[in-house]
Amino acid sequence: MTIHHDPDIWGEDVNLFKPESFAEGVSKATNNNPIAFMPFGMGPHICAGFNFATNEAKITIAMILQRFTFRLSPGYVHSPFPVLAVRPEKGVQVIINAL
Ligand code: HEM
Repeated sequence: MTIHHDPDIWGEDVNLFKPESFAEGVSKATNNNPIAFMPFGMGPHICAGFNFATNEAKITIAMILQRFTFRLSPGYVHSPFPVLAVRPEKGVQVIINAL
């Protein structure tokens, strides 16, 4: 968890949710430290479901985006909270509309 929240690697806005940071690849997102990004662990015990989980996530996201639009509710309060991974302490209220 610590390495995924190091401002020297991810920038001072490390606690913001900015998926666009990865738009130009992991090296760019990590200030040229691509090894710092290891969501599935590494070494002999790297996640056995890495490829399966990645493909499943891509298919799921594509299917959802084909059917709905999303926007943050006006009541959303940004509140990152570290519990093993970072979670939104007050939840994420989203308004979803069918396309
Ligand atoms: C987004 C989804 C997932 C994430 C982020 C994730 C992440 C991780 C992480 C961080 C580890 C520990 C790696 C280490 O100790 O260095 C791990 C281990 C493991 N994961 Fe996943 N995982 C995911 C999905 C899955 C799925 C879908 C499966 C099986 C179908 C799976 C099976 C395993 C197994 C068997 C291990 C233990 C590997 C070992 O100890 O040799 N994971 N995972």
